Amino acid sequence: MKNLDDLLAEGVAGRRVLVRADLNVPLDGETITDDGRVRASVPTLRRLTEAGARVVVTAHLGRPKGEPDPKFSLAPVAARLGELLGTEVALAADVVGESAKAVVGALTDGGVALLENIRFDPRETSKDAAERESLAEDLAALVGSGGAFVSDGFGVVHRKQASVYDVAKKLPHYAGGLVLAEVEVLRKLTEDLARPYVVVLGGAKVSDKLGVIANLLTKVDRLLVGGGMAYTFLRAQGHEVGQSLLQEDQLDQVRGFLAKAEELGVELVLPVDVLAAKEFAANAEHEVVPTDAIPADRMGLDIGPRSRELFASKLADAATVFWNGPMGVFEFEAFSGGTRAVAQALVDSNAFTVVGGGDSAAAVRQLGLPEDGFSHISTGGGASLEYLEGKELPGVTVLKLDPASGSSVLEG
Ligand SMILES: Nc1ncnc2c1ncn2[C@@H]1O[C@H](COP(=O)(O)OP(=O)(O)O)[C@@H](O)[C@H]1O
Ligand SMILES: O=C(OP(=O)(O)O)[C@H](O)COP(=O)(O)O
Repeated sequence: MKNLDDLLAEGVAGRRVLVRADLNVPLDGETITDDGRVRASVPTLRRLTEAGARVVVTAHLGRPKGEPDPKFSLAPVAARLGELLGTEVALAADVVGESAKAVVGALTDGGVALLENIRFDPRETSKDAAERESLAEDLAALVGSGGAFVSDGFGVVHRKQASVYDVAKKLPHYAGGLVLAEVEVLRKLTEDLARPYVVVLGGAKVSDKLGVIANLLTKVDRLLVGGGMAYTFLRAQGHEVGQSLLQEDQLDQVRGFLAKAEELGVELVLPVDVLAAKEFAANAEHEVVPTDAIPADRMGLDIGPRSRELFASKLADAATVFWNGPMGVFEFEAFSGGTRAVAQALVDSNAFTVVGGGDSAAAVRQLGLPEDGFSHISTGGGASLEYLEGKELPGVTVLKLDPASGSSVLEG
């Protein structure tokens, strides 16, 4: 697999280089509330611009429905990226259309352009390989002959999407510095692992991330489940969860996890109390209730005080910890205590600690915890989890393909 150093050694001055970055940052309106992913993308971009490349960045923001939607515009990101790079970043008004062609055509050596949210094009996330490939071809055409592709969006390498996976088959491809660095740290969690190994899961991408648990159970000593993820487990145990986040169609799967954990001797720890709120709002009226008494008209928006103590005690003797997903709706001060407690427990522990995920990393910073209190803060949540469960990451695997050998090796 070739990397950024190889590309720089070949020489990039005057060449157009397409970079897939993960710039999926949390926004409050048009204000970026945590720019961690933008900052993480800067070193690779700066190395390319300093070497005289004409850099075309492609990225997604949120999950728009395959059509332009101003709510998901990358405009705030273009502005922030420009500030960090100290140069103007021109934002194309479309993905691969006339505006993109014009903006890319106007690039001079060392310049940077950002294409509008790649998920505005329905081909990006299509299940149909031919559709994805047609977008990949359009992306490749933007950089033209002599162009190259640098994969640096670690947070999205678990997605088999056009700008992550298919485009690598259309251009000479290289792993960026961020992808390499992230994989290197996570490799430590799969080799030479110090035990007890504790994984903490939370967050809101429940259906996505439930899938990783079956494999994780064979690797961990203890699994702590909080956040929006917990309610499907609590329901599977027979508790009522009111209006809380619930993945009804995955209850059977979760019952299977409960049984498998017991069979494997993995300690599965769930919240024993939650903050039950009347509505999803910063100032929502709420109370602490045990998890076997969540009122029908309430939703659990954070783990409760007894759960915080329980989780902290289950982290205290860990030698290795991986944490993805906030324990509650930390964006609302009233529901940030559970996330703060888990983050603090990691800071206090002597374990090798890795936090992964856009929102989890943002939470650590927003709640004022010291970044150097963790061994590593990863830009990828789902990507890290899939790597840790032993799955291949399509956006990394495809980089191992020699462009000259054709695409058939990786079909399917
Ligand atoms: N109990 C809950 N109900 C609803 N949303 C929740 C709950 N707990 C956490 N969340 C939300 O989960 C989101 C983060 O989830 P996710 O994207 O899976 O994490 P990450 O980005 O770290 O991988 C946050 O915006 C947070 O508000
Ligand atoms: O935020 C992301 O993942 P994460 O929340 O698992 O860290 C990535 O940008 C991937 O986004 P996606 O889960 O909408 O494909």
